[in-house]
Amino acid sequence: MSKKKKDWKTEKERLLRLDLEERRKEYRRQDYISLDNILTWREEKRSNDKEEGKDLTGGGGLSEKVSLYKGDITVLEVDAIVNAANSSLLGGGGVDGCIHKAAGSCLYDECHSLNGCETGNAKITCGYDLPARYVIHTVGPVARGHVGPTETSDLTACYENSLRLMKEHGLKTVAFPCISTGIYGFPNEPAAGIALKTVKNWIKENPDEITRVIFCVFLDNDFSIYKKKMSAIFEDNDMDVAEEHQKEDYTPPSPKSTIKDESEDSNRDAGGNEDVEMESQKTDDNLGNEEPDQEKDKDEKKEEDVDIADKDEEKGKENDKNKDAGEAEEEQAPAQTEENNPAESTVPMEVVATNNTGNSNGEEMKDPVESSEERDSIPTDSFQSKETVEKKE
Ligand SMILES: NC(=O)c1ccc[n+]([C@H]2O[C@H](COP(=O)([O-])OP(=O)(O)OC[C@H]3O[C@@H](n4cnc5c(N)ncnc54)[C@H](O)[C@@H]3O)[C@@H](O)[C@H]2O)c1
Repeated sequence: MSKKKKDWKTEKERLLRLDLEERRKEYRRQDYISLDNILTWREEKRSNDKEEGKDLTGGGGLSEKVSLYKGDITVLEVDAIVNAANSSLLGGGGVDGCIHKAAGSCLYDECHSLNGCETGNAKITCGYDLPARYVIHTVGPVARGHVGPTETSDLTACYENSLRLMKEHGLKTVAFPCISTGIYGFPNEPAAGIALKTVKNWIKENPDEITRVIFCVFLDNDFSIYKKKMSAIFEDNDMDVAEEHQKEDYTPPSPKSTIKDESEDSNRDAGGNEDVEMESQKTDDNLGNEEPDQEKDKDEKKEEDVDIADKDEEKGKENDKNKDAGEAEEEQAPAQTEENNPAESTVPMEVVATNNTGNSNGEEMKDPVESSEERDSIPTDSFQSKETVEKKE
């Protein structure tokens, strides 16, 4: 006999009234990581400096308000985790699929009531079975390896709008995944620069509104990118020192700048960089060397997006049907095993997509990206993950 389906509004009201101890009994997973077990960037630096015999400099400032964490965002016990969602807000693959799976079916039901979300914008729901009290859903740009002014401003808006919601709801601790760098194909390096600079500027303008921002990376590549950039951007006494470092942080325009245009300026992104295609992010469509014909490309890209959106729409309709059918079995969700424990494995897109994606309220919300093989590899060693936590304890 399947458990009675919970009404999301009642569940949300009940959960948000509970104190921490009572809420902890409701987490779907008991291997959560509490904030006091996640080092700040400053503590991280100080422990490294001590090891290297360096004297500890400065203090305070922004490096005490940020952390770098490598692992599964769904185990972090913070006020809110940010979900890299699609415009339907009805789940899918990647971190979106993991969050929906870990939060339970009430998350899908509340998202269904939100009528989707535009690129760059953000909406907030309860966290339900997650250790995070809330989930902030934001929709990143579909970059496909190309970073132009639109992609840059849309991704910046994801971080700004998520932080705006934190402030509006009086929330103090938040974890961000690497938005848009998975299936949406935003190059990892510039995405990290946008994330770090946007968060840093926001904290400087709202120093009392936030206690901790955790950059939650999942891949080794992102971990090394963030570590390098954070050393430049979040230094001790970093309120002033890092200004000149910020310039170091900018990714110089790639020699393979894709835009050959008389109005050079129109191709510069918000940070004054030219449109660049990042070498490290060549995708199967082999973005990179050839000098694309901009007009032809734009039309082709439009057609391609329409096709992909149609396919996703089909999938949406199909998934809505499956969703009802799948509900019963969702209630008897299998115990955490290798294949469905997001921390241990990649949840195959198709599996998650049939349970959670769909369109909202009959409007066809189109996700311009066709679901594809999950690209993410699961982190082998965890930085600031369970092992570190146990050591600390
Ligand atoms: N419609 C679908 O069937 C479908 C298919 C694939 C992916 N998606 C998802 O991908 C789209 C968004 O693309 P995106 O590049 O912004 O997101 P993404 O593809 O989830 O990748 C964002 C980042 O999150 C990382 N990540 C994956 N799992 C976790 C985890 N448990 N904890 C922390 N980080 C994690 C991943 O490695 C990457 O660095 C949305 O459509 C979303 O639903 C949907």
